[in-house]
Amino acid sequence: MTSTVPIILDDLSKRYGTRVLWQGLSATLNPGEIAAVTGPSGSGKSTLLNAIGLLENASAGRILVGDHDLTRLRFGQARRFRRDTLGYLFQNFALVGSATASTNIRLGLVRSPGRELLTRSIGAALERVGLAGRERTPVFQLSGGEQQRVALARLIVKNPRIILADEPTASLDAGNEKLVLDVLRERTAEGAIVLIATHSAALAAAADRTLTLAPPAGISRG
Ligand SMILES: Nc1ncnc2c1ncn2[C@@H]1O[C@H](COP(=O)(O)OP(=O)(O)OP(=O)(O)O)[C@@H](O)[C@H]1O
Repeated sequence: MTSTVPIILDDLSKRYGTRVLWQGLSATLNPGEIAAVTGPSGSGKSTLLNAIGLLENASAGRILVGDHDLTRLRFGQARRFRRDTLGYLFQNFALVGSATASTNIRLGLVRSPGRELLTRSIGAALERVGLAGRERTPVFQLSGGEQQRVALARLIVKNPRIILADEPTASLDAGNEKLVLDVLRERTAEGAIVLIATHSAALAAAADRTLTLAPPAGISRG
């Protein structure tokens, strides 16, 4: 799915009680762009991804995507937006361990493109991530790095307009870190917007831009 609209963060803030994580965050993230979200541990990188990913509320400000302000979606709208537009690549993979690789990939889909086409695209995606022929393997039988690659294959098949990747390479070797970055690049070439929360200098350097969260409440942009 090609994205034509940016994500606009408009004067966004997050606080827990009296503690300000970030405030006055404004930025425009364009289709085709990878943005690295950086900052020290505890600066709120995951929280920012979760706010954009509708997993957590911002305290103030707006997150605009086309006609939607994500901070104001009702339950049903949020569910549809998550299903239709968002893709997640999190450190804990968010996979169902007892289900096969193929089932996990299918679970992320809005609608099936038809059984034959779906089987082919799952096969191609698994091949792209170096897991050719592993469709029927239960995820719990895969290593951590292999599970992360199943999550990557799921993103390829879903092809979401917005991808939120939280420390997507934290437990991977250099070869697989490159694979993740290459696949995310392929997604942006299709028009996706990718946000990566990371401590990896290599990942941040490979991004098109950087949002640096600098506590106690400052933000710098590169
Ligand atoms: N529900 C909550 N209530 C209160 N504080 C919270 C809650 N969730 C997260 N925090 C705090 O918000 C801060 C930011 O957490 P977050 O995970 O977003 O940081 P991060 O920059 O991603 O950190 P790291 O690099 O260590 O993963 C942390 O200090 C955390 O303890």
